[in-house]
Amino acid sequence: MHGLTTAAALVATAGYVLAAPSALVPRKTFQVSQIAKGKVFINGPTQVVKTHQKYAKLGATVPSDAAAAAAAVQSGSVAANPEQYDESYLCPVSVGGQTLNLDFDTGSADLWVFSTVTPSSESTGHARYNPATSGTLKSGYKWDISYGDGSGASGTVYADKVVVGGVTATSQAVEAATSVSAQFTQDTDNDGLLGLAFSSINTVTPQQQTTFFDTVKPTLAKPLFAVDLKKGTAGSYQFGYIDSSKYTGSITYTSVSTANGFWQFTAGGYSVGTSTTTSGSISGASIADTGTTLLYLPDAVVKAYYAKVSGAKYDSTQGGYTFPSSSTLPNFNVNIGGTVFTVPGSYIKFAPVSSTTYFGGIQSSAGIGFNIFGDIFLKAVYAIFDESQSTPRLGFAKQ
Ligand SMILES: O=C(c1ccc(-c2ccco2)nc1O)N(Cc1ccccn1)C1CC1
Repeated sequence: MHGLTTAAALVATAGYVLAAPSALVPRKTFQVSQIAKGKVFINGPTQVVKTHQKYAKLGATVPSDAAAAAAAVQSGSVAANPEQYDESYLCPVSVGGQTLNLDFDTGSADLWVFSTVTPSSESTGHARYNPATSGTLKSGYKWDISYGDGSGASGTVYADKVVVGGVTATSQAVEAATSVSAQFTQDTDNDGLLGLAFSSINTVTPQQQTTFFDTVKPTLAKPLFAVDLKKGTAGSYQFGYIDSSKYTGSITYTSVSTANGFWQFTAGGYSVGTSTTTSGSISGASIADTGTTLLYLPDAVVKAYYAKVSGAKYDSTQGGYTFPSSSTLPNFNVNIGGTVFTVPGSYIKFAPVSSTTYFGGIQSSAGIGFNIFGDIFLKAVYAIFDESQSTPRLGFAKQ
């Protein structure tokens, strides 16, 4: 974890003593340097390569290990393609050289895929990972996950190469499904999930495995990823860098609790409509979850929102708030970290459930245990999942 608890970080650098203008006597030195808590860490390999390049005129050659290590400083971007109604977003990932479209999920921590070990009755229409090509079985390892919507999957575990937007994990735990629930079988756009929550909730036994992000984090230019989801068109995820062209204004950061394994934060005041002076406040813990479609908020907030939509009602047969197809929905404004972010009403007019009725993008979090800032919110912002500080933090900016 980049959030080292000690202020000191052992920085191993290849020190060079300039014995004579044309000779460099390479020898490894180790130094322990105190880094003030909360400072961003330097990248050793990059410093070494810069030193060599500086002395190149003296005949210095970059030693292969430093060059290799420097080359390991990686970053990249991958498209996030929406399903119909932005139900979820799928990203192309190379798993053992095979391209699968995966649902990147900051609400879970397992990378699992449809595979040749998934019964064909459950995997027809899906791209399937074949571990025989380049996978190494982790003998005796199993996984089993169940999601909040009642879906789930389970299976066995391999180690294989996984590439996301050019960022490479040479040996990533790839969880091959031997069983998947009907919801996954039916969604043939989805070939599996890539979890981006904290590895503390990874379900693999007997040894928990790291997420793709945790696996590549030490090699990333910056230990962070950023999320740019969009309404009705392709967005993207960046690993290792923030793309300043994807947001306007400044990024507002807010602290994260990792206690439950989620990117959990505290939201503040909210308002409905065009007034950005917030009225009530959003009680309880909230999580940023790219794997959840909607925005789940406390009952009181949801009631206050739909009170402004004529004809809106809680429809128990649909399992949530619905309103007439002719409705124009008000904006939803929420204060996070001191900045008010606006979700346009058009984003909350989520999807038709009949010719006359729409299902709302804001629903109640009652019974879940926390509020979920899912895709309805995330497509209104540029979100930074940042582990560059002493503790993880979330950043939000307007897009
Ligand atoms: O679906 C999940 C979810 C993700 C991962 C895990 C899990 C179990 C074991 C490891 O991870 N369990 C979940 O339930 N939602 C969203 C959600 C939606 C509705 C109700 C409850 N939740 C988690 C992120 C909050």
